[in-house]
Amino acid sequence: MTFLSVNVNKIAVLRNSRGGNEPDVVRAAIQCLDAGAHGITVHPRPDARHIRAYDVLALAEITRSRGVEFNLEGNPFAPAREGYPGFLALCELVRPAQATLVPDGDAQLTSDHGFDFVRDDSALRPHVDALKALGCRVSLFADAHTEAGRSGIAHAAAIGADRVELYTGPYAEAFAEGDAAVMASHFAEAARRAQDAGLGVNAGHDLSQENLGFFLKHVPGVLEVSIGHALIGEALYDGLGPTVRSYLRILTAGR
Ligand SMILES: CC(=O)[C@@H](O)[C@H](O)COP(=O)(O)O
Ligand SMILES: NCC(=O)COP(=O)(O)O
Repeated sequence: MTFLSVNVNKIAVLRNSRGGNEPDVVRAAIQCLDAGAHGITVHPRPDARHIRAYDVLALAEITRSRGVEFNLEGNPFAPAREGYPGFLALCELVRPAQATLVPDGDAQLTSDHGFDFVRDDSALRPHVDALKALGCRVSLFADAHTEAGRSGIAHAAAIGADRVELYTGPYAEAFAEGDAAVMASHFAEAARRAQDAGLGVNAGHDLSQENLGFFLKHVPGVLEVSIGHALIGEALYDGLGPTVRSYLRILTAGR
């Protein structure tokens, strides 16, 4: 079965809009785990727009005490600044089970592309080595919607990664336009190439209850999906526990 890691960034967006601690990121994570989620993902950004360093510490403790995966995402090249010690420093502090490297910047509204593994090889290697020395599984954010992304994906293995996370934004867009078949076949090809190179395959970005089943049906062997934006939005209507359980039903059906 594909594992579900719930991304709770958006709980922190709401909290930060007023200050204080409501809604409580840790309480939300606990509800997701109580409902059966396999892990928690956060993507602290250097501008601290949502998840802050103290959230990372608290979520690391909760996930460790529950024996579930903590997936920490971030840009390894972003320099430290006030309130953000840097991605590697955060990983040194909490040693997440999985570190997912994402090439994004402050100016981006959200993550919108993967690495170019051939071009970024020598820059990524020391970060991958350092994270593995900390005991983290390392996953690299990867494009599957472009020919260049698909043809370069196997190179993530040479860099030392354990997994790739397929950037599913373009798939979600194609699905919303009612035209997901060709895009899904691109993702299936990228997954196959990664798996043939010995990499595990994760997926994430803009996955939802609507588009997840089709994705899993067409892209075999996905080990984990990390889902935040849609799931937290859906939970406003249905509650966090029921929403997480709905996702788990989709993942079980796609087994
Ligand atoms: C890597 C990825 O796709 C997610 O982490 C996504 O970037 C969520 O981040 P935001 O919640 O900041 O949009
Ligand atoms: N890695 C993707 C993730 O954590 C969540 O992305 P989204 O569902 O918020 O788009």
